[in-house]
Amino acid sequence: MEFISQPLPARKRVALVAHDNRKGALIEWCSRHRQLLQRHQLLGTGTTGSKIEAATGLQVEKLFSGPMGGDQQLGAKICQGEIDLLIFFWDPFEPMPHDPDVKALLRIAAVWNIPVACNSSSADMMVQSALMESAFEREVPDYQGYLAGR
Ligand SMILES: O=C(CO)COP(=O)(O)O
Repeated sequence: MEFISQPLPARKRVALVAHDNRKGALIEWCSRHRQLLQRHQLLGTGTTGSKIEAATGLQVEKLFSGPMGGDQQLGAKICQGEIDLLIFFWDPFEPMPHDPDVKALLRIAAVWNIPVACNSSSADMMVQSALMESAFEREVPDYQGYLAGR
């Protein structure tokens, strides 16, 4: 696979997702970083997005709920270059009925070189990076080159 550089703007598109047992932790994290998050564009799966909005007043574009396809919608947006960061507090203690979708989302984030945080400490480090609020070049697969070679 060949790679090309993709410019990212200073204002990031941040996907927020949490499984039910982790929603409280993500809401607490969003409350702590409310000022920073309001300078970026937020989107999330349905229930997570609604609960973050209700608890923090932040505006979140809400996709479908995870078990109903929300993880897959996020994966499609990553492929289309519409998400810059993924903050996904997944539950390490409970199996999910939509485990294949969760795995697919994490895989596609790896394919497209999206920074992923799975808990509050990784999310703290991610948003406190100097790259969070500056323009950034990310290496992504050269999809046109890939197609041309097939
Ligand atoms: O299940 C999810 C992610 O896999 C999250 O979905 P909800 O935000 O709708 O609970």
